Amino acid sequence: MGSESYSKLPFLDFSKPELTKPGTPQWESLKSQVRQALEEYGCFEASFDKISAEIRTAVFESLEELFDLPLQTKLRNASKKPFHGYVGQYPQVPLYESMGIDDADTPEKVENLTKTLWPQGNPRFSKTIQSYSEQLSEFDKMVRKMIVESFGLEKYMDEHIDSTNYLLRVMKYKGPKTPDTKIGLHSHTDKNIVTILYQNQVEGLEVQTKDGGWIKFQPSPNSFIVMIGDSLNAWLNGRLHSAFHRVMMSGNEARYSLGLFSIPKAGYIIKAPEEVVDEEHPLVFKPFDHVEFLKFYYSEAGQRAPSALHAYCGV
Ligand SMILES: O=C(O)CCC(=O)C(=O)O
Ligand SMILES: [Fe+2]
Repeated sequence: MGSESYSKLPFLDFSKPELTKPGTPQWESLKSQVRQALEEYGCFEASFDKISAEIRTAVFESLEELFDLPLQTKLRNASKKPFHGYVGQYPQVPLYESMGIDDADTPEKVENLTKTLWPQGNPRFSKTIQSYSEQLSEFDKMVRKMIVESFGLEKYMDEHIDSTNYLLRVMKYKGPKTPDTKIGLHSHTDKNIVTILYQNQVEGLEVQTKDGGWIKFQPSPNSFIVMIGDSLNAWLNGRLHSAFHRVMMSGNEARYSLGLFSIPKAGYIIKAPEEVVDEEHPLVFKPFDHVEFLKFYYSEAGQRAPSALHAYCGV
């Protein structure tokens, strides 16, 4: 297949007021569109209007302020977990920098990080990041409720939602300032449950289709990308699709993006419920602990494998 495709990702409208009530015809219709999009593309573009324009604008001002801090200050946000602290200055991805904020929906946690970066305080930063994360986590739960319902797994709903934490990772990709396109972030699948991406007006995100083409995402201020990760796909016995995606940069302008990642808690064993395993759908993945899976993913063997998940726990 060619390396480029001009098709678009499925677009789903979550800004209808009826959607606050599960069970309405609108809910049911959107639920089946979510299922279809995730089976075919592993992601979709969503319009979601519960985050005010003020917060959305403030988020990008906060990101600029954060990445403009001296490197020594950014490095103070260290984490033992890969990609949970400050990441940057990697020769393989020289345009890329990111900062992880664990439990970004919890005020005290965000406040702690803020104090690490700005000892004198920065209430606007804390408030913006925490409100954004909390409001978007409601959207994550809504989408996951639809997915769980669509597989008839309602009895696992509370366990499923309670088994995850939220990591907000904020990213900056410098413009390469060259005539040709440069890599921003290498192609990968996400390893978590659900990722919700949001970004400024600078293009760069590309999603691979099942036939190998790349869809270039054209951002708009009201649009979020909802994408599933390998752990959710494993829990659903491989019944959805987790998409490879990458960031390709061109031009002079910096791209700022945010990903809200729902991540399985340490020690929680991801095991496909019996309802999604049958003769037509034999078990694809053995039960696993997400933290152990990540250790494998970041090992040499994990980095080499075309699918780290299959290599780690494929049946
Ligand atoms: O910057 C983006 O839009 C994508 C980031 C991404 O794929 C990731 O952090 O896993
Ligand atoms: Fe990703």
